[in-house]
Amino acid sequence: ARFSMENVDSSNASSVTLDSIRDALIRMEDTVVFSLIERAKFPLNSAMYDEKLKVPGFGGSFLEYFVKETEGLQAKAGRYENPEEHPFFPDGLPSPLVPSRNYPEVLYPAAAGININKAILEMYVHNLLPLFAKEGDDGNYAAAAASDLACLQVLSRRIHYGMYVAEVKYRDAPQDYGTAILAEDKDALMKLLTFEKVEEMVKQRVAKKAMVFGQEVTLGEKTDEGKYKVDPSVVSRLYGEWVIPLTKVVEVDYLLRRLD
Ligand SMILES: C=C(O[C@@H]1C=C(C(=O)O)C=C[C@H]1O)C(=O)O
Repeated sequence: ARFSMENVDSSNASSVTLDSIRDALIRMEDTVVFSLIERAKFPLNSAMYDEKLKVPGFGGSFLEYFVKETEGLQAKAGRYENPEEHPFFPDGLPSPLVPSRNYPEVLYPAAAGININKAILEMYVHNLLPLFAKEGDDGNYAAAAASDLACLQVLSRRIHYGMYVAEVKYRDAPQDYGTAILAEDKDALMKLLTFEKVEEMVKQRVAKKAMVFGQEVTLGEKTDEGKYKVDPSVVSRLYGEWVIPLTKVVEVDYLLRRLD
């Protein structure tokens, strides 16, 4: 069954399984690929990420300003009440103005506070964007920043899902994990939680999604065979070099605190 924590009520939190978590990760791949396709409409617009385009009174880049301010609004609307969501600028975030729903408590509270968005933002701006955004500057900064934010939010959600992955893996084999956790043995934990076959399938599937979602759809003769809006090999590399390794970092960090 397709799984999102949003569809599970708290009495049901133990029905979360590795399969349902994997289904949720597979569905998120669609969002990752679509959001990259949307960002690829704009050129790199490098001024958004460095000192060139400063917002008066704000210390960081234009993108950081855009992300922080948008997160303020979304926090008021309750976005970060959802344990699957993690802000890039958690300091000084406003409180929600609307009542919170009851989210199921799936994660172990002492381990649930992980936030590696700083590393995700770094990776996105410095490693990923230059791989798929074409050179140039069209000055369309607000729209480009909005699509950056869409990419960042889904990548963050996907990577922090590692906590749910780790929780179900721990529940499935508490003895094996327990020994490694108590010994604080990161290598052993990494080995226990790694499924190379699954990782290989993920990388191949996201490349295929980039081909299917990013092809030119025409009614007549196909002219652009083999031309995609985002290079499928870049999407596969994004997963292989950053998304999967960072998800596993989250898994290990979570497990290390799982018995606190
Ligand atoms: C997420 C999982 O854990 C690990 C990380 C993976 C990923 O980030 O896609 C895939 C396989 C595992 O090595 C999983 O087992 O599904």
